[in-house]
Amino acid sequence: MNSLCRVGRSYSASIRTLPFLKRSSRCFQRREKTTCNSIKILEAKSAVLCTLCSRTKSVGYEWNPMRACIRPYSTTTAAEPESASETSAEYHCIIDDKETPSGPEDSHEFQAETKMLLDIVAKSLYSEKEVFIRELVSNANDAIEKFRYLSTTEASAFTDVDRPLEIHLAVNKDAKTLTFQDTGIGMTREELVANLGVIAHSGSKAFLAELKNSKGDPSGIIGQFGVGFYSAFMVADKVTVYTRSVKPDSKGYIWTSDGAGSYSIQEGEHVHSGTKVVLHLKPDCMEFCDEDRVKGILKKYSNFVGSPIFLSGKRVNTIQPLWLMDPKEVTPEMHEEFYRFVGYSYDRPRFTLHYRADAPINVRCILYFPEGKPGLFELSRDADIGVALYCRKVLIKHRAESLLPKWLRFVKGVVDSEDIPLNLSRELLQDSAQISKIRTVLSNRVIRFLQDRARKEKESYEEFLRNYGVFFKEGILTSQDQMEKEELSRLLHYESSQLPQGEKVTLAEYCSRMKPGQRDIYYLAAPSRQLAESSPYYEALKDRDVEVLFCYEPYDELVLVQLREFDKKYLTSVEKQMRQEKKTVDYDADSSGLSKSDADELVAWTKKILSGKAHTVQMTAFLDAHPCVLTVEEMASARHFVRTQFSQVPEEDRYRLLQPRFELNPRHSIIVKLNKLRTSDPELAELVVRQLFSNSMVAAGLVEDPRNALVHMNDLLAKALEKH
Ligand SMILES: Nc1ncnc2c1ncn2[C@@H]1O[C@H](COP(=O)(O)OP(=O)(O)OP(=O)(O)O)[C@@H](O)[C@H]1O
Repeated sequence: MNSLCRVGRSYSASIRTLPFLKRSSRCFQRREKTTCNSIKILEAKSAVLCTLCSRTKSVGYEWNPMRACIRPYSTTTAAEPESASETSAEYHCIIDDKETPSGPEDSHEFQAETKMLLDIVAKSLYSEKEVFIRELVSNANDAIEKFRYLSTTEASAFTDVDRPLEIHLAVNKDAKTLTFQDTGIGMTREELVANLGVIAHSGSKAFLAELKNSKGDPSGIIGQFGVGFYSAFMVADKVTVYTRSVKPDSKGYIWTSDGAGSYSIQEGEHVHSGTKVVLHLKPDCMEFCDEDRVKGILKKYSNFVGSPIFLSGKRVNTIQPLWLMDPKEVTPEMHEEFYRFVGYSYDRPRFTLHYRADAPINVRCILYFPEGKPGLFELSRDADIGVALYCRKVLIKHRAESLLPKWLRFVKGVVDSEDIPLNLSRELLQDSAQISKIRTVLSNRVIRFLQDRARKEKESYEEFLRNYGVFFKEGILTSQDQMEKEELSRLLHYESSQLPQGEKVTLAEYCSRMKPGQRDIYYLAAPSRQLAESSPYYEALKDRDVEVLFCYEPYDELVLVQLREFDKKYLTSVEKQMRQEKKTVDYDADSSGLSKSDADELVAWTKKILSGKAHTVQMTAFLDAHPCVLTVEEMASARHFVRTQFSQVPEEDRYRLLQPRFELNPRHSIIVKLNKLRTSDPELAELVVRQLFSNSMVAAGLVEDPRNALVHMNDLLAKALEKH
């Protein structure tokens, strides 16, 4: 039943009886009279079902309020795609060439601004000439929508109300023409003069304004604007418009212009109500009388236009604008097909966000989160956003870069907003307040949606995160807004020292089990779980039994540094904690360790040996199994610096920049022996301390190439083995 009851943009599954129809009506399908009792209406607007015919379920019917009758309903039905393809197979064309001029021909001059626009449009090299098809189709669709609206709201009767509401295109290679014909509202003589002779329209005005800014050179900006009807002159050296208004007693008119400065209007016989625009193509624009080329352009820009579009008698726009449908009525199969269509993808959507909002801005959208891995190209920040911007089903921009933040470039889909002007230019797109509202609304919604998926589809989300987590990290690194960063960080998961390997925790979960009084979230960056657990830094905190997050990905720690806080708790690396916390060494506690005076002497000697490398040398009470450890201020940034820029820094400057603090464990056997060696075999002692320092630099992740740490290893071994 649902498939039979959709008209224009109003669609609902609920059907109810129309209470105010107390007249009898005629059913077109069965040619029978039907009464109000047998008519049901959708949303009390214009769509009705004739219960006589609905039994056949073959065609939809809509209520014609002007005539109190039912007519076949021909707009693509939302839940019945097969009916659209059935129609597409049938030949159906309303274009004929029966119009003949009658009466005198009036010549008119275009308004000065229009002349200027026409001149630019006609002479300029326009890289995207094809958009004229989008412009003329959307004019035709607007005319149909106007008619549909007026026929349901205005009491006055119109002519030809029973004809199907359609857009037809026809190519004619012999005549070198491309024709557009619609069954919309049409134009009276006055409207022809006012609408086609004068620029009063947003897109064209914005174009001229931008032209002034670009100091008269249109080449950079033409192509970024839809200049509406006038775009026809990019490809045509003569345009003829046949039009007849649906207002009662309207005459037919023929409007002709070569776009050079004037146009003529003449009355015409056999002009159908609605508008027909015939483009006499320029010699270098013959591609636009090639049916396949025109079909390709229609598919690209106008596939979702609400009115049926026919090209040379065959239906073209059979894909439905799913984003305007009720989410409950879109099946996973429909989503899959649509995802492949809009995303140029071969995988399937892992998650689908079908979202509609009216405030703070009108948005209808479907966003798909891919199941497959991101391609190399998508990983690059230069890749475009994968979402297209539509306005009332007409494509405005394929990859609308300002529509979503850059870190969401892997998302595929469609966003439609009635609040966006159809002719918004690319530059204006970036600066537009509406677009930035949409961006804010959508990015907040996406984050909430993914947080939901993390809770409700745990396994699938984990897999998704493995592939796409890098984009969220990029979002945190690039966002200027702490709130947004924190919301985004909720999407990330980390292993934890208190969970078995493989199990993950979120920052929110970590916070929920923090000990009373704990104000920091501790983390440790390491290449693997094993290295994290055996790290000297982790050892320093282990005694305190606090949970530590382990992060293994190269950018994890930078992300956490950039995040700074989460839920009013500081994000602190265990290295930083170790560097900041004070713990006095108790030299008397362990008799096998160094005495205070030995420790002081060893520190002084080590300082001398490592002069120019270690900025500070001291004893530490934090270590147990490790002989020494090295810290620098802001370890994460230092590591990033080493990774990305160290190769350009001369050796002698590196330690000056890092200012390492080298800490020795006075209870460790190597350190105790080193102290003895210092007097018994100073040469070997020097090699040992240098190696310990190199090892600590590697363990701290501060050596760009660990092979550098092996340089003196063989000297050390040779010296150590001398006596054996
Ligand atoms: N097929 C048509 N049927 C009826 N009226 C039309 C048709 N095409 C154009 N018009 C009239 O001509 C006017 C000018 O069209 P044009 O495409 O230049 O601008 P627009 O569509 O109004 O505005 P925009 O700048 O947003 O494109 C339209 O507003 C409409 O009134």
